[in-house]
Amino acid sequence: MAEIHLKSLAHSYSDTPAGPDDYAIRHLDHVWEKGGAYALLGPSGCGKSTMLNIISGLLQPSEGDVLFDGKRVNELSPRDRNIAQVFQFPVIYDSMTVFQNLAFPLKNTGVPSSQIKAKVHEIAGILEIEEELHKKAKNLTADQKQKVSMGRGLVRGDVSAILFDEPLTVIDPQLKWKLRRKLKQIHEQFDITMVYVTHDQLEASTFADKIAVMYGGQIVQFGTPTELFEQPNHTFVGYFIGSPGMNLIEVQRCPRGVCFGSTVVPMDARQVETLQRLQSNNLKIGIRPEFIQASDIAADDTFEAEVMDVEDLGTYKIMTVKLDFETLKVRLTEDQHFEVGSHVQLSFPEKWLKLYVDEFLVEEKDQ
Ligand SMILES: Nc1ncnc2c1ncn2[C@@H]1O[C@H](COP(=O)(O)OP(=O)(O)OP(=O)(O)O)[C@@H](O)[C@H]1O
Repeated sequence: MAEIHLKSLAHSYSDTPAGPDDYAIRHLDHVWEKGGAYALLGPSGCGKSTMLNIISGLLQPSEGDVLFDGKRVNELSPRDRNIAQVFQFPVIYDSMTVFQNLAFPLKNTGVPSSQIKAKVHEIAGILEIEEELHKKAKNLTADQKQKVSMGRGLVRGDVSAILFDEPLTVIDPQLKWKLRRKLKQIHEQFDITMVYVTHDQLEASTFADKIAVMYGGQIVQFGTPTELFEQPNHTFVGYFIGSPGMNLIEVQRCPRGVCFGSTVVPMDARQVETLQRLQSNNLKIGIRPEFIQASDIAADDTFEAEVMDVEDLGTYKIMTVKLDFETLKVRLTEDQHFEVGSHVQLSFPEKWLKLYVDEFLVEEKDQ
């Protein structure tokens, strides 16, 4: 198992990149620490597979270094990097039995056959495919084939890391949660560095201790699921994490804070000073639906909005309101009632109202 450091990494599939848009990975510095269970989360096309392939050695980065425990491995072949990679679709030998498939990576590295047998049975037991060990792989269901594919990644205890590239895509939804738990259990048992690529936030947060959110070829935040929820560093994290995502409103500078339409959102003196200092006009405020407070009672710090819709989701409700020309989502408890077409008073607690300049959070330390 190794610490994997991606240093000043960039990758373009074009031989003559003309600008940032030609890069699948844009100047990225990141460390995957030894033994961590990580998720790499992001939308389609943001560069997740490109990054995994650079780590495993299937792809040479256009710029930068890949370091395993401080040692540059750019020139090493995938085999010499000792990385196990599990892909979206099963990679197995159809003509071999399940046992032979699982034993293959161990045989290749000269492990004695008595140890191979024990290890194959251990992994088959965890993945619940012991009954299938004698079967030819071609006779398995799609789920079982992917389990074998994952098993091939998991049998070797000596790997630097295991990279999973959306491994549960072909798995039946009923089995997905079970396999995710199994991977977590395997991680706890064997303490291997694992990077799990997905575009599903639930999958990411059930598997990983820390999640790297990738957007436009960059890691825009690396943190625990709670950090990503409470303190999104980038508007994309706010929008992508949570259901529904963060409310984001384009705003302008105003003497006492920021404004949109005829609504003024006051900010404290330090924030106003920061706004003056940072020259960009790309300003947004963000607040999660969970943190907006709604009531019938107007106060100095409330904003009046019109209720457009209330959706009852069983244990909570999502209310859609119009504030000026902006549409916002507000999460309500089951016992809060607001009629569609009526007016509601909203307040934005200071702690949860975030300011973004050029899509990045203006943090306390910036102020
Ligand atoms: N072999 C290739 N040649 C040229 N462009 C590529 C190649 N592979 C990927 N790209 C481009 O690089 C960017 C990043 O792709 P990548 O597959 O790494 O994203 P991803 O986040 O893994 O997406 P997905 O979730 O859809 O697999 C995309 O714009 C994609 O079109």
